[in-house]
Amino acid sequence: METSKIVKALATVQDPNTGQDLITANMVLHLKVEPPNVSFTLQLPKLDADYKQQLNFACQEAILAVYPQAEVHVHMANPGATASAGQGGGPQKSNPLPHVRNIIAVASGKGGVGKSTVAVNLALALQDLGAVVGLLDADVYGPSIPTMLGLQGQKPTVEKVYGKPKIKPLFAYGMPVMSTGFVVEPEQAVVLRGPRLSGIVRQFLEECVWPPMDYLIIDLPPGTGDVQLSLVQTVSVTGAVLVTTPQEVALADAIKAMNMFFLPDVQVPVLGVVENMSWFTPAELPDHKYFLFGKDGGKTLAKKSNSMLLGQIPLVQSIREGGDAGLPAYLNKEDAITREAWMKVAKNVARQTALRNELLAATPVVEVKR
Ligand SMILES: Nc1ncnc2c1ncn2[C@@H]1O[C@H](COP(=O)(O)OP(=O)(O)OP(=O)(O)O)[C@@H](O)[C@H]1O
Repeated sequence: METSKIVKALATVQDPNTGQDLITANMVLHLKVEPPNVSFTLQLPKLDADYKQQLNFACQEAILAVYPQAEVHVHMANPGATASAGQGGGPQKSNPLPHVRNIIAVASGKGGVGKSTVAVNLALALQDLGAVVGLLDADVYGPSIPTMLGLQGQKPTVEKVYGKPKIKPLFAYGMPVMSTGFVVEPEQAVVLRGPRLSGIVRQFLEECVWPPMDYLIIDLPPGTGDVQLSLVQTVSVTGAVLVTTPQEVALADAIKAMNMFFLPDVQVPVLGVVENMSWFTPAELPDHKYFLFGKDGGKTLAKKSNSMLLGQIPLVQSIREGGDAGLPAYLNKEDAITREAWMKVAKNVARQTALRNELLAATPVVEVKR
């Protein structure tokens, strides 16, 4: 029996959670080959009976296909039980994304304030900082992320992993992306009721093959509703980023959205506030600032949420054009001022996330009360 052949066999076994093979994912430890015995430890991010059984069976099958006489002993271990912070925390019974270190919800009080624009550009700037980032567009009523990333009209594929259908995210600019817009037509979203739509978001969290990631950025629908509730009932949300424009009216709605995260049984920490459309800068006068919508909305919201102003994004034509053209503003190398503003937001989000993970335990998943 050759150890290399056994390693090769195990490299054909796919982790149903991440889509990676067990060797690439570094899940096989202490491999011992003493013919006819083959034993090893499988390092698992979760210990659901179903998941353990699937992998055990797949490992046995792969090794027996090469050495039919082998006696295969698989020991299952769960180092995640001692991991700290992020959305990992303690042993969570059924965390569907144990391999995602931080889940960040981008929220706003009302539509049109630029929440999706912030989600997309924040994700790309975090990626530029060296993080592995994914994007989930849960804005069921106005999924704009497919257009912003040039993915409109494309559909994710479904593939069976150990007999169970799994959805494979699409990729844009190196990032895995899922959007309700890939599966629901805008006219359909309006007639489908909230619980149905939040079911789709839950499915995207539980049944997608998300790769291991540092951040999953989730673009929420505006306001408070079923999707927000379903999110905090499905995964441990590391923190929320609030988006507002400087106006009083936007601020009043943003405070309502903020309060939802602070509900006693929700308790998602607010990482900070992005103030969007802070001032207007005409393309031909890049040093000019016209405060069309007033001032200080972001600062006030940061104070009220006991967090920080993560950054201010100007209202510039290139951001809207980039969004419409599928080339997000952060990727526009000619617009240095805007790029810098997005990078500042990303650095602050990374810093606040690290600080939050240092200081607080993982956010508990909200229990579903029946
Ligand atoms: N700073 C900005 N400068 C110029 N245009 C912007 C800016 N931020 C957002 N926009 C544009 O405003 C429109 C609305 O933005 P976006 O879709 O991000 O808002 P939203 O809050 O996610 O809205 P909804 O929840 O309704 O989808 C888009 O056309 C976008 O390109």
